[in-house]
Amino acid sequence: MAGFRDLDKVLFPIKSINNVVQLFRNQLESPSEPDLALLSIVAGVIENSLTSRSNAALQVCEPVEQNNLPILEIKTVEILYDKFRSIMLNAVDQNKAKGFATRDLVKKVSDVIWNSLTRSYYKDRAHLQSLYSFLSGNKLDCFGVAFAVVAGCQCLGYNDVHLALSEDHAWVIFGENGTETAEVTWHGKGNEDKRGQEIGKGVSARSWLYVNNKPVICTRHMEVAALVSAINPSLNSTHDAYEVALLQQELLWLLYELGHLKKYPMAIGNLGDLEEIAATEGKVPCKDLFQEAVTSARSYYSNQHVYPYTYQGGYFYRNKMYEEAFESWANASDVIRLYNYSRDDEEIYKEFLEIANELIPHIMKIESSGFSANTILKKPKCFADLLRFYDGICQWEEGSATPVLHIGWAKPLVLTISKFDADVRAQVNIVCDKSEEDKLLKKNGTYFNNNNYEKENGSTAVSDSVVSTNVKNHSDKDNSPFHPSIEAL
Ligand SMILES: CC1(C)CN=C(N2CCN(c3ncnc4sc(CC(F)F)cc34)CC2)S1
Repeated sequence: MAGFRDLDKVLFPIKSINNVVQLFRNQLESPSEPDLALLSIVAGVIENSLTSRSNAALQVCEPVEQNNLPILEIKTVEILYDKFRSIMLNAVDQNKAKGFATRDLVKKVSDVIWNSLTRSYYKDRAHLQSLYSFLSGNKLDCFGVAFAVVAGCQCLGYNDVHLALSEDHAWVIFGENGTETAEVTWHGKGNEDKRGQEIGKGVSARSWLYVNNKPVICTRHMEVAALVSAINPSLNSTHDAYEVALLQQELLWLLYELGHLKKYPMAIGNLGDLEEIAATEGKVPCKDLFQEAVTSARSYYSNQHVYPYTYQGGYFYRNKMYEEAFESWANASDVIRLYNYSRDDEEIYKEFLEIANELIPHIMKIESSGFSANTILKKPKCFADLLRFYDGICQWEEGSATPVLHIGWAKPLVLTISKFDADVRAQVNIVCDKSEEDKLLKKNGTYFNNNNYEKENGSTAVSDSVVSTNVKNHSDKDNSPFHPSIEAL
């Protein structure tokens, strides 16, 4: 049974980031599982006290003393914690013998949360992810509702209910073998919620939103990682509250070192982003963290996730490592090519649109300004990776009910391709072998997951890339999971 125990209470009143880290460490290392409600309330109170408009001005101009937080009294936490427990215990009758959760129970808990929410509010606002937001303002975002359902079930003693996470949606798994699934929150704008239903087997299953049935299935400890990942340090559109970002970074390192991020690529990516901004002395460098996220997605999720490659590509782009960025983006495109684009996939559509129509054209502008010594415009591998990137988006569209490309994509594409001279382009061979099979797989709808990555030992995919290069001294450390058949001309 989780809970707010004496060894946690002695840490109060909490005055520093170190106190909060110690509380999370106590909970994560305790013989009983960590208490999601307690930790979400603590993180939420601190985040909101440091990012609310009332002291926003203060946070921006105030010099930061190391580790100082507004004092958090135990009473504040106890009142909120007891309020959450009483909402759950009153709403769900307890006389039933505990056992595994049922669909009715999960739906009931989801209804209790759902029906407590304010009628209408801006759902995409920041700081709506924690139980503090739920208990003090009756507002939650999409993720926050799913998290609150899992925390509520934990409160009621149903330890089989866990959070399932795709790259843009959240739901729950439950039951004796953890094989039951249920929608518990909404997704996107203007879509009817599907709460209570099991996760799509039909056409939605082929959309990126459900990551080809390879979601992150959380343990209790990974649910703590999800609430920490969801901490939002933003004060306004241009500034972050320094202490909130530092707290999130230290908690992610705690979870990383305890091994709870191994199967959670996005959390590793979040830590990489924070480390790129402010590296922590003596820790794994951010470049390696982004690679670890990629390796995790390949090892545990059959390389069906896109974000690890866009985290990595974004890092390379910001650090002017354009050849590497092209490779990461081409790898992202190799993931999306086997999905069908559906109306629920707007978030990843916007990601690819920004890469294709903003980031790549920006790189081409810089590289063709004539001042770059070893310009990518002379590198066949860069041209090959660009073709792989665009080809993946084209294949994503094939067989989808909704079109992806439109005339707005064509101009930047032509501009980009035309920057490579004929002699460079001639060194790239298009080898269409395995990908034909991919296309057939996708066409007749047999469920694709031919990019089988051996677990742990990191052996690579079975399918070859569509585009090969004849780069003579092809380095073995090539990051692409596909070993292009290298053809010397
Ligand atoms: C390369 C990027 C554009 C940078 N940030 C990205 N994020 C992707 C989403 N983020 C996440 N980080 C940790 N866990 C989760 S679970 C989830 C789906 C939601 F509905 F629950 C999203 C998400 C964090 C930020 S992808």
